[in-house]
Amino acid sequence: MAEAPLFQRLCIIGPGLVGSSILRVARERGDIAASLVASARSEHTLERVRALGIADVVEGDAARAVQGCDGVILCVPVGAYAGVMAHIAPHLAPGCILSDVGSTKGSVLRDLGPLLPEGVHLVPAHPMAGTEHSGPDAGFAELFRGRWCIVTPPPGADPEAVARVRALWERAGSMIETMDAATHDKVVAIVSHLPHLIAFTICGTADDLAQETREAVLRFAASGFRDFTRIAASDVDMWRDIFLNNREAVLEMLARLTEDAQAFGRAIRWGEAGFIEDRIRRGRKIRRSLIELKQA
Ligand SMILES: NC(=O)c1ccc[n+]([C@@H]2O[C@H](COP(=O)([O-])OP(=O)(O)OC[C@H]3O[C@@H](n4cnc5c(N)ncnc54)[C@H](O)[C@@H]3O)[C@@H](O)[C@H]2O)c1
Ligand SMILES: O=C(O)C(=O)C[C@]1(C(=O)O)C=C[C@@H](O)C=C1
Repeated sequence: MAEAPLFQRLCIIGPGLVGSSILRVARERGDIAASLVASARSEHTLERVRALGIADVVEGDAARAVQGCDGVILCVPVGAYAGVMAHIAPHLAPGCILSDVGSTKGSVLRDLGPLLPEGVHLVPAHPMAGTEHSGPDAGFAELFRGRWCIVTPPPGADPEAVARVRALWERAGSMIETMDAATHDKVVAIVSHLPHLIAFTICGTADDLAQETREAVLRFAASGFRDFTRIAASDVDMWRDIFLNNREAVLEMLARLTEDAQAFGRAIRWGEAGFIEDRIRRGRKIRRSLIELKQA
């Protein structure tokens, strides 16, 4: 027998790639929410959500959308949180669980915490799943299957609210890890934010070179460079907001990477083959361990 829905009325604010994927999996399973509300700013997004048939209620005004909901998930770029929260806070029902999917977590406590009404439970989360595409048409119900979701409850968070958010992600197919916001921000700085910074940068560097030499350099990009370009094709607003809202951790990881890259350059200059081999071996080892982890 199917389990009872975790939420009676769940509102997704910002039904883009991630938000529409939550709506899809909730729609498909039926045990995440009895009723689904989607709220978006643009008429185009509202139209697409209606056409896709992934929400019971589609509402332009986020303040109206959250009324009567026992669950609300912010799925907008992290730089938009403070503005959206100021708009919806007075309309959140007592007992409601407010969660999100943002890629930075210290900023969520900073931007939502002070505006949180009495009796509303804040339980931030971050599904470690995505693609370079965005918007409601890019979502799919299987996005979270077999992927980690990091839950970052603030100190003193209501255990029942935390359990419901965890259950939502479990039902979406994810594996759950709980950590504090500061640890989360450091971890994702190295495994997600820095790789994107490198991808955006290498594309710019190659493009500059092509312009300087007036050569079609990129024509010769085989799979190595192409692998970088997939993530470099990601959304501008989302990534601007991530870098600006995880400034400290990204700068710390970038400083470490810069030191390590300089050491690599020095080894090349002085012909230190052993150092170079060691670096390559470490890369191969990490790749192998990730593949084994995936197969386990
Ligand atoms: N794309 C990924 O790989 C990924 C993975 C995990 C988490 N996230 C996080 O999830 C969130 C959403 O990302 P996405 O990839 O679904 O983005 P998306 O661009 O597909 O969707 C974002 C939605 O937010 C709306 N929006 C944008 N600015 C807004 C504003 N100022 N006010 C109100 N609504 C606004 C957009 O119209 C859209 O509906 C972000 O916080 C992102 O950091 C993204
Ligand atoms: O696969 C991709 O395209 C992603 O960039 C997904 C990715 C990641 O870096 O792993 C991007 C940002 C999110 O916060 C989580 C997941």
